[in-house]
Amino acid sequence: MSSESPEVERPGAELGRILLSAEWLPPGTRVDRWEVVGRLGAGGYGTTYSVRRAGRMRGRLYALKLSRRPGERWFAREVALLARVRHRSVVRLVTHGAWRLGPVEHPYLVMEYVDGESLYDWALARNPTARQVARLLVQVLEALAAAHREGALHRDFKGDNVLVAADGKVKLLDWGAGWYAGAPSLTATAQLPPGSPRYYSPQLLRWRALAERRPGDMEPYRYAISDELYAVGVTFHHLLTDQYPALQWLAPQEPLSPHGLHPLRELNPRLPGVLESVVLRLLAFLPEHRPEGAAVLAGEVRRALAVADTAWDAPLFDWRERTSSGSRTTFEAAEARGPVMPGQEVALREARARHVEEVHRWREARELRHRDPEKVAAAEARALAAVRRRGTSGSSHSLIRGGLGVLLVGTLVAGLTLWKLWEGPSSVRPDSTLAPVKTVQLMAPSARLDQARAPLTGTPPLSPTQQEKEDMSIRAPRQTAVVSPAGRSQALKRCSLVGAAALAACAGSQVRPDPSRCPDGALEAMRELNMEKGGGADIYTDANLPGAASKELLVREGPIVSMLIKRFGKLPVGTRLHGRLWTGGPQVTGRYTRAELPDRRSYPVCLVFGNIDGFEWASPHTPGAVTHTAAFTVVDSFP
Ligand SMILES: Nc1ncnc2c1ncn2[C@@H]1O[C@H](COP(=O)(O)OP(=O)(O)OP(=O)(O)O)[C@@H](O)[C@H]1O
Repeated sequence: MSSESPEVERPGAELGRILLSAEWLPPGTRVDRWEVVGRLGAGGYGTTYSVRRAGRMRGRLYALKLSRRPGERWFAREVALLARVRHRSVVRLVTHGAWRLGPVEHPYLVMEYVDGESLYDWALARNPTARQVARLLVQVLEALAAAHREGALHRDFKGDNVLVAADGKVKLLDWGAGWYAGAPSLTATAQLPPGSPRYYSPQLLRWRALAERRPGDMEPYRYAISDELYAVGVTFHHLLTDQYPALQWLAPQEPLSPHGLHPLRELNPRLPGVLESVVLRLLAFLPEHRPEGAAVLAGEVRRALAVADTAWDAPLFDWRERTSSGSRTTFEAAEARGPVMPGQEVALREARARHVEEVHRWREARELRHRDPEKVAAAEARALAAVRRRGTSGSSHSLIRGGLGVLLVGTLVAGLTLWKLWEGPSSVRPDSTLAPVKTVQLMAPSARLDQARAPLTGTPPLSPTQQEKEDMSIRAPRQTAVVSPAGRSQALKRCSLVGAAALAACAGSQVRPDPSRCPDGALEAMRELNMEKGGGADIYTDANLPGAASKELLVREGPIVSMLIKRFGKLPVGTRLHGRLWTGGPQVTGRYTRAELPDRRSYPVCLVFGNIDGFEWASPHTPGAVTHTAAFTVVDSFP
């Protein structure tokens, strides 16, 4: 329990006095005219809560950051910068003040609440396309350009400090380490540069190494726009390749090469050349080789986006097959350890940092290069749960967790427990119309066309939407109804011909789902999109594995995302079809219930994979074998 957790009286509480800590305020606590809804998390110098204006149970959410200590200079710096840098991609400052908790005055600031996830979480929870990432890059660069125009620097740019909202808009947070002309110094010596070493430019790394060797001798580092742009390069290198770039300690050996890094396209061949060159320029070893400024580069990326072809709409990563978790790289062997010669400490530290860096890169290459659908689904579920928790029950989880720390103090245990009882179930709990819940609902295709036509504001989930689940749910097998005896015996014969794994698939898989009617909303949407019954077009069976019609692909039962490779009606090339496959019969049966255009608009549809009868196995002895390129057919009811 913190020493600055005085006893305060909870307004209106009749159960006596409870102890509060600025780091764990329970829901319902009033901080001036703000009422705590939940705890969002804690950082280096404060704790952030979701709050509402007191007395407005259904009011809008805000984020309130409460300083741990009074007179925190980083805190004042954040307020000053947020007041200076007003931009749509910079989190908006609403107000600031100081709140008295016992004898201590805690500074606080209130910002707009961003219903989103960090840039890295956003990327991990989906398999983004180059276009999506480039759009985020433009927004981030424009936010930084706005700061630079005001003579300000963020100085701690990284994916964790960028929130991506459900509508794809980004907000740059955490300006506490920032700088502006005339700002008072943050630390007594101002020696250590701010930010995280992984994002340090080569110049900053070098400065730090020298400063450690000659403490007190060095002028403070003059962090510049070029350092900020380097940090953007590190962040986007990671987003586009799933790996951080190597720390650049030494100038590149090739005199003409501006950096000593691997071409990004060796790490991810799906990356468009233009984006690769943008990131490599951001990561140039010498500051003068980096782009001139954030605004100029934002314009450049915008122009590239305007003429980008469909390669920019393919997911950036493969879906990974499960591999043995037992494999290890030799890089995971021992770290550099042992006695150190006097004077060699810094060198050893650098060697270790390099080594750790290398290990990280190998681990990431091995684990993340190919996305694992299970991990991605788990990350998405976590993200959704976190978003829900923020507004609703999570606050009480946080409270419980916080309470655990405070349990040591018996008074609080009793106080909180009694308070909970007193509070009753309907107290400050937020209403069910909270934005996070809305986000989830928005992802579901709507039944009416006017809704169906409206752009969806969230990146569509990788898992099927509720309606898709309902449309696709596998009901009790009805083989006799849909497979003729001849067909069934043929299927059984096939099953008996193949190996053990396939036999298991034959035994366990659903042949095909029940017939079901196409929802009115989908029929109407398809009319609007000029998609006539019986019509169809070519698709990549698996949007993540484009390939020729002659090449075989083994599909499994479950969700599938295919991609249009020819325009059809008003659906452009690159439209993604979300659906499900069944592989248990003599043919693969597939149903698509949602079409997602490259511009992220989404429509309910009723399409089948192949034709009405499904898609015959491409190879007679391989259940689930189809071709990389196939086709779909428009239906008005699923057969
Ligand atoms: N305006 C906001 N809207 C929604 N969530 C926010 C907002 N500001 C911060 N958060 C979230 O609150 C949590 C805590 O943020 P905070 O800035 O206090 O610490 P941090 O960013 O985790 O750490 P540090 O500040 O040391 O880098 C983070 O998960 C952050 O994403």
